[in-house]
Amino acid sequence: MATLLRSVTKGLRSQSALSCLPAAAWQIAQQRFASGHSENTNTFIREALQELEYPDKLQRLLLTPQREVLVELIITKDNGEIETFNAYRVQHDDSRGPYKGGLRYHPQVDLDDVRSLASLMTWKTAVMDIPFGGAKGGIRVDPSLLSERELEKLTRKLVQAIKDVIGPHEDIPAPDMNTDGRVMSWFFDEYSKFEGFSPGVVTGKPVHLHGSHGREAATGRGTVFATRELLKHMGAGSIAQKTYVIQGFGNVGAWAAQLFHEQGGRVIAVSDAFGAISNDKGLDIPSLRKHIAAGGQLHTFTEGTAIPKETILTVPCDVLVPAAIGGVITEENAHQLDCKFVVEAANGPTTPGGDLILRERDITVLPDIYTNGGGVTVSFFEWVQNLQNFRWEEDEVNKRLDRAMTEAFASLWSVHKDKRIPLRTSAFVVALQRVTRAHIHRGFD
Ligand SMILES: NC(=O)C1=CN([C@@H]2O[C@H](COP(=O)(O)OP(=O)(O)OC[C@H]3O[C@@H](n4cnc5c(N)ncnc54)[C@H](OP(=O)(O)O)[C@@H]3O)[C@@H](O)[C@H]2O)C=CC1
Ligand SMILES: O=C(O)CCC(=O)C(=O)O
Repeated sequence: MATLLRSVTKGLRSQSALSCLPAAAWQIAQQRFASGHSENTNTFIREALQELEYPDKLQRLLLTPQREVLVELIITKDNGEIETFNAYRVQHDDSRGPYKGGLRYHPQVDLDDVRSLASLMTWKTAVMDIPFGGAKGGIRVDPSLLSERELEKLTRKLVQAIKDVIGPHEDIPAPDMNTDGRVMSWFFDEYSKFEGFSPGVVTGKPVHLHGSHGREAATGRGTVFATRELLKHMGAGSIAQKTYVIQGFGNVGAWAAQLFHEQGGRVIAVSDAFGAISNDKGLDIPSLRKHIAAGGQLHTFTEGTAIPKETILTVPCDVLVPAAIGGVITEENAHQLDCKFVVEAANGPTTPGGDLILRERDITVLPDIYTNGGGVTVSFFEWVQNLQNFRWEEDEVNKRLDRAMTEAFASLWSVHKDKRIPLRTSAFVVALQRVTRAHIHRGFD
């Protein structure tokens, strides 16, 4: 262990300005045909590990999840039939604090997907410097095929199945795709039946039920703060001077669109799972949100032109914001992107092959583990408020979020400048150093 420690410490101190791009590019090229989300995530991590020169045993420790839970959930549907669903909770690393990460309800959820997302959470909480580790959970289900009552039953069954490995000081879930404050309320209620009143077991709850002001908008708001910092540091102007294209118009995409719009940015195209809409003059985002809230479909909004949803990533713009599913920017389509910046509000939207092409094309990518870190940051604020039984004003939450996004950007920008490596690798370097330091200081025995 002494040898391991010595070489790790050496790696931590190593600040040489390595111009590793050719080697890194080669390694990524080697991985081009790697399949699976977790292998994609690990490819990015390995590139940063190469910078840090960590020994193999430590690399394995950092890459491997600490616990993977697979459960089968059985519910009786409204029609009396029984149906089973696979659910997962992967706890990747808790060296810096309790495991933390969202719950996704989606038909494509599988163990490998959740494993990848759990790992991203470890690096995200470290980049944001909040005292949590990383986890993720999900149920393989198309929630649009279930009634509200069935969804509630499914959520309660999930809590019953995983209650022994979660808790306010163990593992704290939160919303992700197709889960929201309503799902978090059921989760909190079911857990409290077993363990007593426990609002801190889950974040992203409604404000009236121990949630935090600002959490619902936090990931989108954080994305806008992140974009502001990127543009400022690149000497590329302000939010107001730019055009935006956003894939995904759910919690994250719609809030990001709203806030870009409020700050004078021109959101010229958006999409969801069913369609896309564009308007070169800029979409009226508040009207679009009203149209959807009233039951309208995104692509039937009359103040824009419906376009094929497959074309959303190639619409010419300054800033492209993927805010939906993972693995959408690939080596097949990265050549066709027509933007200057990709701001990754979604988790894992770019594959290593796609990323390499964007680098070659000089398109700057602001990585997911920083860009969408506003959500978990305000989840941390919610958890703190729950532990203190206290409520902060929204203004205070937003100011603290702004500070967290600004400080996190500064830390990854400084590594980017020192080492002359891409922002994604810089973010992983910052995160790996913080997680490794925690492991070393806690000890391995
Ligand atoms: N919620 C949060 O706080 C955080 C979320 N994220 C990440 O942000 C991303 C979006 O999450 P969130 O907004 O919460 O999820 P939501 O479920 O609220 O919204 C997802 C959006 O993506 C759209 N979508 C789904 N599939 C596709 C597709 N194949 N092509 C285009 N659009 C599609 C959905 O369309 P439709 O409505 O038609 O189904 C919806 O508009 C995810 O990657 C998530 O992991 C990251 C950090 C925190
Ligand atoms: O708010 C949280 O705890 C986690 C949100 C999440 O799942 C994510 O950041 O990907």
